[in-house]
Amino acid sequence: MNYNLNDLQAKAPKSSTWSSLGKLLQLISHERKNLIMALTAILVNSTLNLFGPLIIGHTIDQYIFVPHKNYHGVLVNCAILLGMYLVALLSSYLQTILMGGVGQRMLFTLRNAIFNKLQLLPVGFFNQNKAGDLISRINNDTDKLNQFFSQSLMQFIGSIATMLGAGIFLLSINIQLGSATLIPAIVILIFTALTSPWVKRKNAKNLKSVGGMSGEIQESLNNFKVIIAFNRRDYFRKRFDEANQENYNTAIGAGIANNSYVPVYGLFSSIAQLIVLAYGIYLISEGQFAIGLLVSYLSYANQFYNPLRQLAALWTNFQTAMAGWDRISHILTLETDLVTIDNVVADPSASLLEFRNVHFSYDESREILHNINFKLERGKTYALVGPTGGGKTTTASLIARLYDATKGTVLLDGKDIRGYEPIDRTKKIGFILQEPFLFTGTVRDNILYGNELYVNYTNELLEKVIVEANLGSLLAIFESGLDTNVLSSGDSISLGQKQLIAFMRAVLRNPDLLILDEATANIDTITEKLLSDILSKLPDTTTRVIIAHRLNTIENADEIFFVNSGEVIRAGSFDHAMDMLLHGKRVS
Ligand SMILES: Nc1ncnc2c1ncn2[C@@H]1O[C@H](COP(=O)(O)OP(=O)(O)OP(=O)(O)O)[C@@H](O)[C@H]1O
Repeated sequence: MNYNLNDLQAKAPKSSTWSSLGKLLQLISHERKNLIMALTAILVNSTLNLFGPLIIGHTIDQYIFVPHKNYHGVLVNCAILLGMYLVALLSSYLQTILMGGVGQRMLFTLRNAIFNKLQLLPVGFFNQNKAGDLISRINNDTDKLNQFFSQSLMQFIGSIATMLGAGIFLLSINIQLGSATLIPAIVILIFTALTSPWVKRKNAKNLKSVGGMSGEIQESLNNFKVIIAFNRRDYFRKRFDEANQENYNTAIGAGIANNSYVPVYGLFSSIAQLIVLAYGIYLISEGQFAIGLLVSYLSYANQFYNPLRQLAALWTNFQTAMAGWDRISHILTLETDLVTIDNVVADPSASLLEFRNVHFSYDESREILHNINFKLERGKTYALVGPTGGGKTTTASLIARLYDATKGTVLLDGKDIRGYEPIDRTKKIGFILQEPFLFTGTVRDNILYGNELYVNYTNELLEKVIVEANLGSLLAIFESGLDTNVLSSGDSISLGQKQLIAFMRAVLRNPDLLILDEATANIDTITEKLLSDILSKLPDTTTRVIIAHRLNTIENADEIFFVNSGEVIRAGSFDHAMDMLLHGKRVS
């Protein structure tokens, strides 16, 4: 299945900005109360600001340009204006606080939602996407949405309300002058509608390049030892330079697109002012307009065009947020193809695990396993041998259902493995990977990962359990026992020690089937002997699948499978397996 986010995004049908916004607003629908309060506050602010020019014009015409000037009236109106501006300020402040909270809560919820979704996605998804790009989506893209909600959304609505109000005042005071003043706004609207898709595209490209750059940084940080050892700093520097250059180019492109609104909006709002002045002065000279009214009129023209200019910046934030939302929603809408299927009947007489006509490919380009059939019985030890790249890890990954067969069926306990809930399946199967995953914490934390049974045990009790499981000799290798510190990078302990922790983690879960993929590759001969003893003391019903290049580790296997060129063949005796390995021969 295609999980490549950049590819999926490129192939997805273009969704309209408004339908994206609708889906986004659903995310904060539970914030209705805060949104209504913030909306009321911003509308109060806009309304109060709208009445200001009317009072000023009225003051000039009624109290100043009259034969008997009324200074008392001027003072009263000034006091009213001051009161109105103070209330407007308070409502604007209230709106900022409310929306700041909404934005932060949305950021929190979205990041949790994306992270939870990532936990549900299959291994294939992580194979196809760079960790750095995913981090950029979780951190950077969500923050673009937060910025839009906390800083822009209400300003956006407030600006539109102010514009509408100012437009109504302009038209109702003088319909001809009003219509002439609003003509430049129509040009601006047409310009915005035509350029919006281009601006959104430029911003999407820029966000993608930020993701690409994060991917490069993550890759070189992960591999810094190899980079230093091979003195390949120039190589990675060049790759980073290219990603950085791409980011620079797209940022410039997005900047040009985003800033294209500001001068256009500025030009047309200045043209509108000129129209008001010229036409207004003409009307005054004709005796059809008063000076105070022209002052109010100019103010309303300002109140109409200033928010429009602000809208240019807000529109840019909106486009960037929508581009970020597109990138985020692609993760949120992804569904794992490893679903649990219902009504699966089990065959009680079946073996512990069976492959029936299994085919598998990671992607459409090449089939890796061809029509595989084998059975694993309870309590037996199996070995998978074969040349590098032959398909051993892939076979083991299908046993553990890290992937689903492209064709055919894998049966666990006689039941299609897809019929098990993940929690039930993982209880039955323990998998020690080639590169064990450890996280920062202690040996105890790492051993108990995914094992609820002993979470509340004290260290003494847990040690007792470990000794009873014959793992005491392994724990003794760690100087501070269960309290030994582990760093996620694994640098505080050796690779072999990492494998021992992974071994204890898997054995302590007491699985029905234990898979060891090159689990002893980095372990000395004495410790390897220890592991072999532990394996032989596992319960009689435990089935073991051992993948190993070192043949001495599989000498005691009950059955050996030779895995090569996408085929899994019963090798018969140990000598036959040796023969096949050395000569690439197959024995039927
Ligand atoms: N994530 C992946 N995406 C695409 N192809 C893959 C992936 N993992 C493995 N392959 C391909 O599948 C084939 C089998 O690989 P696999 O890791 O199963 O071999 P292996 O026998 O375990 O090798 P090794 O002994 O080196 O561990 C190889 O050709 C490999 O290139």
